[in-house]
Amino acid sequence: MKATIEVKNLQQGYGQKTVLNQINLSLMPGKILALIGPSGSGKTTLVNSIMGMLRPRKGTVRVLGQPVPDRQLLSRIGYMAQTDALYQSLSAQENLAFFGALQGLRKQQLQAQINYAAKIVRLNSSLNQLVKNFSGGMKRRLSLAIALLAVPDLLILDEPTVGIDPELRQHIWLELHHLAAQGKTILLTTHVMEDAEQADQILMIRQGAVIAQGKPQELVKKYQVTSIEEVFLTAGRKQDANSGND
Ligand SMILES: Nc1ncnc2c1ncn2[C@@H]1O[C@H](COP(=O)(O)OP(=O)(O)OP(=O)(O)O)[C@@H](O)[C@H]1O
Repeated sequence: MKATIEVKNLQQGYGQKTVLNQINLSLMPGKILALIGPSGSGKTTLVNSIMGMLRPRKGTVRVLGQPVPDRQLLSRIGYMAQTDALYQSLSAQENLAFFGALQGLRKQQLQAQINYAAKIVRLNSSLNQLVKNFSGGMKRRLSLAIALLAVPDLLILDEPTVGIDPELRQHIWLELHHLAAQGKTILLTTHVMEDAEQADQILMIRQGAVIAQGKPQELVKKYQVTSIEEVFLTAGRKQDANSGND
């Protein structure tokens, strides 16, 4: 079986600045990867490289078997950005219909898919409200619903659980596991350690480099700690010691 995402020796940056170095990652179909790291560590840059929005400076990125950038791949990827790109003066229903049409959903499927996605994020009773009257968390949920609309082969979610209460988060995780069981591949970025613990695989980046990578239980065992948060802290201290930082 071919990996859905295959990143080899990726280096990425902006202008003179190198943001990511020597990133290697392989994610198989039906698996969920959590990408964690402090603010500014390069998570969004890695996501944008996988989406093909940034051309690799060095190394290669392949998604669904194709080297990126590749515009045609975009129709097979459901993407939820960190900042909500929603039409404020339209209702949730109208936003979903607009983005669903953009994703190529046909009229007959569109309403069924809108109902499916709205139900997952529990917005089905708010579909007719204008987005400008939504709370921050409701906007996040609507963005997630848009990413889920076309049930793509690959879902890329940049901080999907920000502003989402614990009960709904559990509900969303159930659906993500359900989608993975159907063979969909999911990559998400998060600052929430409980989210990372739910993933099949974790990639920890700090200062643009991978500091730890593997299954949550294996990482906890390897670092002889009791939580993913402690793995992160221990791996970060090791990185500092190796680079001569305090
Ligand atoms: N378009 C850009 N031009 C120049 N520098 C950028 C650009 N985008 C990001 N950076 C820089 O690259 C580094 C990594 O940013 P990135 O957004 O990938 O981090 P992140 O881990 O996603 O952070 P956060 O958790 O805060 O979203 C930061 O130092 C940031 O300032």
